[in-house]
Amino acid sequence: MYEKITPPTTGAKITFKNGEPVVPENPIIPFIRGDGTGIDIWPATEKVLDAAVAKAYNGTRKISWFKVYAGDEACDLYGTYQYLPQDTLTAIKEYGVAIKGPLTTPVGGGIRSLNVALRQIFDLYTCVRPCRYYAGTPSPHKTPEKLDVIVYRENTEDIYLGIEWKQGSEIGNRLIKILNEELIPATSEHGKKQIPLDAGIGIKPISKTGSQRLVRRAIKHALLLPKNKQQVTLVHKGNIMKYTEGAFRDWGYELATTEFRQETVTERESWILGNKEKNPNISAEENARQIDPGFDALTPEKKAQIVKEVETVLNTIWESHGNGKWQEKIMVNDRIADSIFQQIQTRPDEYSILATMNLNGDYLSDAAAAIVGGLGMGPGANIGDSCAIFEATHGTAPKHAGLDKINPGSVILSGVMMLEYMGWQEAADLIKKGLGDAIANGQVTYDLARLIEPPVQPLKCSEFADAIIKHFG
Ligand SMILES: NC(=O)C1=CN([C@@H]2O[C@H](COP(=O)(O)OP(=O)(O)OC[C@H]3O[C@@H](n4cnc5c(N)ncnc54)[C@H](OP(=O)(O)O)[C@@H]3O)[C@@H](O)[C@H]2O)C=CC1
Ligand SMILES: O=C(O)CCC(=O)C(=O)O
Ligand SMILES: [Mg+2]
Repeated sequence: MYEKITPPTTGAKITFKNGEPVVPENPIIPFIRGDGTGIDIWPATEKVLDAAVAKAYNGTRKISWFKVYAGDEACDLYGTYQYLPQDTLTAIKEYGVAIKGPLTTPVGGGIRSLNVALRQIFDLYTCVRPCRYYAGTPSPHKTPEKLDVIVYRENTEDIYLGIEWKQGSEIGNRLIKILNEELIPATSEHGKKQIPLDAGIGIKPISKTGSQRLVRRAIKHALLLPKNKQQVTLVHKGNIMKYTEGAFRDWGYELATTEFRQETVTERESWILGNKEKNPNISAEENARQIDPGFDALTPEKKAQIVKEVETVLNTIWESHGNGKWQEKIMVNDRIADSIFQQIQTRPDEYSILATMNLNGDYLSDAAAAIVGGLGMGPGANIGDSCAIFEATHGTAPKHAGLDKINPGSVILSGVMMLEYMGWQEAADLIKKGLGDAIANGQVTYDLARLIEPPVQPLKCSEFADAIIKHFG
């Protein structure tokens, strides 16, 4: 079955039932060490995960690690350009849950991202990136503890499905000609727009199916959160790109108000219901005026549309959501992408789950990680319906590779997410405690040490792992 790797002789497979993992006491879990700083981070991570599982379950549970190869290590073993060998894909498919270090992607030419390839091959359509603060972590932000968000990033479409044609290429030129001469003038909505003849061309597809399955997972996650965090914010740039970014928002609302009608309320619905609660005799038109500040300047058609929206909300959900019942529901709202970047800094405590398309979520997850201490503290998970691969938000940080210096926190916390996904909460909690206490005691790697006042002596990557284990208690 495998060309160059051998699965552990002990252990059993994780299987999936209705999209959820069924985990034996001794699961076999494939891991990819990763390029660059993966060489430092992975041993530290494995040590912490093993120690936590051993302590939490007194030896009754144990992970059997299965080393599989990708990136530079794979080329060393399998030959030139064998960045993602079939063995690795077979193992991940077979065992269902895997964890990985970062893998290099060259900019410009060369291979396309192995990280993205893995997400697409296994249809890991949800990228979950929680950003929460651990007490004592130095941060460039004044109140980092107020940020506790989970970026739910669509993981297979948008720029990950992006198809590009190089500037000056034959097909690129043909495409520009067809667009300029046929497709753009075919309707009035694009006006006199013309694509410059020396442009590269990229297409970013956003589908209804892809958007809704992501938002579905985000809402299901919100249902599990404490009441005050039951909120899903749809992040988009729909003011500019109506049929991709704007459609993501619309499909998100559509899903929330159909599949999860009893569990959700949209922000606009909450305003309409709230206005009626404050003033039971309010007319539909006055209600519309209050939810839309520019109402009086709108065209009659647009005004009628908003009045209709008010009437529909009151006719359909007053019974189930009115008289304050909406306050018990998951709030679904939306924010324009540039605005959410300032909102998570100025009003971080007003947000919980941020559901995004691919590119917006890429930026947002790095930015949110920076607020709570940097990329060394940014874990993540790529989740599909029959497979999950856990990995940090950051990349290979090549300048720090092999120095036993980098912060392994993000991959360790990705391991925590994996344990939680497996239902091994006790082991996950031990690591969170150990990591939190190590940081609170100023036992940190260089990235956090340089932000602490007065400065502390940084720990090595491996020493930080040991400190976490010591603080299990
Ligand atoms: N999922 C994946 O495998 C990903 C892979 N990549 C790939 O990684 C490569 C390098 O990308 P690059 O743009 O340099 O981004 P990186 O995320 O690798 O690193 C950028 C900077 O972030 C900080 N950083 C990253 N990881 C850590 C950590 N564990 N602890 C502390 N600080 C950290 C370092 O800052 P400082 O030096 O200031 O301390 C580092 O120089 C590229 O090939 C890229 O494509 C990128 C993202 C994700
Ligand atoms: O695969 C890559 O090189 C980049 C991926 C990335 O930036 C991410 O997953 O956040
Ligand atoms: Mg990224």
